[in-house]
Amino acid sequence: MQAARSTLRTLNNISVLNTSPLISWRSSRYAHTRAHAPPPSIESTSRPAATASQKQQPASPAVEFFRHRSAKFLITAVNQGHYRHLTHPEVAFAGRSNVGKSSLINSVLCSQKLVKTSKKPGHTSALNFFALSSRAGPGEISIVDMPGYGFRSRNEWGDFIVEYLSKRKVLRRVFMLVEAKVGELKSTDENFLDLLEEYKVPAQLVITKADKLKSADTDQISSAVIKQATRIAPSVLLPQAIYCSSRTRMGIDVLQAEVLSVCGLLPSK
Ligand SMILES: Nc1nc2c(ncn2[C@@H]2O[C@H](COP(=O)(O)OP(=O)(O)OP(=O)(O)O)[C@@H](O)[C@H]2O)c(=O)[nH]1
Ligand SMILES: [Mg+2]
Repeated sequence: MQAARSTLRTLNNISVLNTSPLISWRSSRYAHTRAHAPPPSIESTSRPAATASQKQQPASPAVEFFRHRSAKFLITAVNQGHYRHLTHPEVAFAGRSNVGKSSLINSVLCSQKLVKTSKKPGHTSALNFFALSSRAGPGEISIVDMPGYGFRSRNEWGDFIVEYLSKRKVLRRVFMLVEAKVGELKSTDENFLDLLEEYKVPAQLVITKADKLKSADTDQISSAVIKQATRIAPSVLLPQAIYCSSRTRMGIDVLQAEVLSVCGLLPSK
């Protein structure tokens, strides 16, 4: 725990880019992840379908699921006591400040303004919990917007983030966001991956703001980032990244399906 805290405290201070060599994915390592974590879903498509054709196709079961649920803000938390009573399956969104976490959660929840976003990095400063629920029956999940690390992060955030990652039994997966244009992990990302690996928190990379990228570049960036991340968190990281844009909704349906799948709620086709 002490080591993890000091790892987290260094998140702000390192700016060297990583140039890690390729390490291949070994799915068998998932056997060592948290007992509460379900087997990984590795069927998600990392590449989104073309926007025009998406418009013509009927909505997927996951998209329909989110459309017919209501999303609401639950709590802002800075320690376990604040969220201990929330026991539904949970996913969290993490990443550097300004990478687009809050915007992405709005997109997933089909809500324009539920989660506050900002052009200024460091806007989200605590763990914010949101719920997706249905009046018609079961199917509630929690979604957590984590404070960004990197620019303008504060040291004291470390303890409660480590507490959250190390002890949160209902946490099914952390979606770790990396900005498409950046195209590689920063040292702050690597330090965060260290924590995920240390506490065996299942994780998946999400490449955000993909609207800023030429589609020809996406495969290259995805595999480079996955290789880099897998070297650091080989036992917890899924082998596929998801490309998303909150602006165009590219890949949001894929992400919604992943969220439902990992929470055990994917409607049968
Ligand atoms: N082009 C583009 N811009 C985006 C996208 N998603 C978010 N942004 C912009 O990026 C900025 C930061 O978005 P946020 O969602 O607040 O980012 P965050 O990661 O929650 O930031 P912190 O809470 O400060 O850590 C805002 O100006 C958004 O409008 C996207 O998909 N495409
Ligand atoms: Mg935010």
